[in-house]
Amino acid sequence: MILDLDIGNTLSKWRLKDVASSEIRSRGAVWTREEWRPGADIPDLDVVEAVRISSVARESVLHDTVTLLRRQVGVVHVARSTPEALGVSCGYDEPGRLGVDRWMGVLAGYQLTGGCCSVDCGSAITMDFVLPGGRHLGGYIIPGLRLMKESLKLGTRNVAIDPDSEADELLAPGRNTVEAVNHGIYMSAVSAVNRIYSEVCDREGIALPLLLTGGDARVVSRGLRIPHAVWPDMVYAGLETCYPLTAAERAGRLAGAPLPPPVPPLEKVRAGLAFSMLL
Ligand SMILES: Nc1ncnc2c1ncn2[C@@H]1O[C@H](COP(=O)(O)OP(=O)(O)O)[C@@H](O)[C@H]1O
Ligand SMILES: CC(C)(COP(=O)(O)O)[C@@H](O)C(=O)NCCC(=O)O
Ligand SMILES: [K+]
Repeated sequence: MILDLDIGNTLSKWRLKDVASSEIRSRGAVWTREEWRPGADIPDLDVVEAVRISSVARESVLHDTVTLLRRQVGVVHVARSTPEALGVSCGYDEPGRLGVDRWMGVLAGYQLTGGCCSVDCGSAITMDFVLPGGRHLGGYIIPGLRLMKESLKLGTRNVAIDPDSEADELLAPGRNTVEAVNHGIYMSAVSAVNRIYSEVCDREGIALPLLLTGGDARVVSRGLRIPHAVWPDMVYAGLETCYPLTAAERAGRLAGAPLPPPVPPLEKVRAGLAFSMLL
């Protein structure tokens, strides 16, 4: 089995993948915002022959995790953001400082589409752009839905946005504090994704396929009118492209990859942008 780890600021996600069949056998998540207990709720390491890790936690957390894993598993790959990988050149002045979860998303997205906008709706909402030809432009970081809500300190932090809510309801004016806060931050996240996507496509003169991942991807997806695809395993897919271990991975087949989403005509993106500027 391969153990893939995606250690974020809120949740540490794991999945077990069968080396022979390339199937995902199990998966889970550990709440790691307040503290990280190495090994907590992580599956039996006896069956694991290789580990691949994407981590944006503190370096000491990663160090403890890797030390623990190396005692029991022969192969431990820790992904890093680099100036260049798999035909993509990193847009950051200091590539090592780009969150490695973002870099994994960019590499997976590029592999799938040959140029895209990748959005990760987690603790933060990050947006990254990579053009056909492999130039990563850099990106944007805004607080995620939960963080935005917590920052308001209106006593609404424990009332989560129902991930199954309909976008129409979430976009309507709220009629009490919880609704006003939830609908407000939802609107700001969806508008930001819309606007940033349109601005960058306009600037670069190309409409790009839009890909979403992260804990809030599904609910943000419902509010977006731009065609896009949700890819829950996008960060894991970056690990697969960097460290291919199964036959399917070596052949370039990424687990759970969606069909590349249709791309809107650039003129339509520009018209939407012009319209929002008129208001
Ligand atoms: N069951 C859940 N538990 C915790 N957070 C969830 C859950 N479902 C959706 N979320 C949302 O997903 C976010 C975490 O997404 P995730 O992509 O795992 O973040 P990160 O990579 O930053 O840890 C939370 O901030 C919350 O808004
Ligand atoms: C921006 C992030 C905090 C997002 O993390 P996440 O929401 O996935 O937990 C993470 O990618 C990170 O720590 N990045 C380093 C800073 C940067 O990318 O510029
Ligand atoms: K994120």
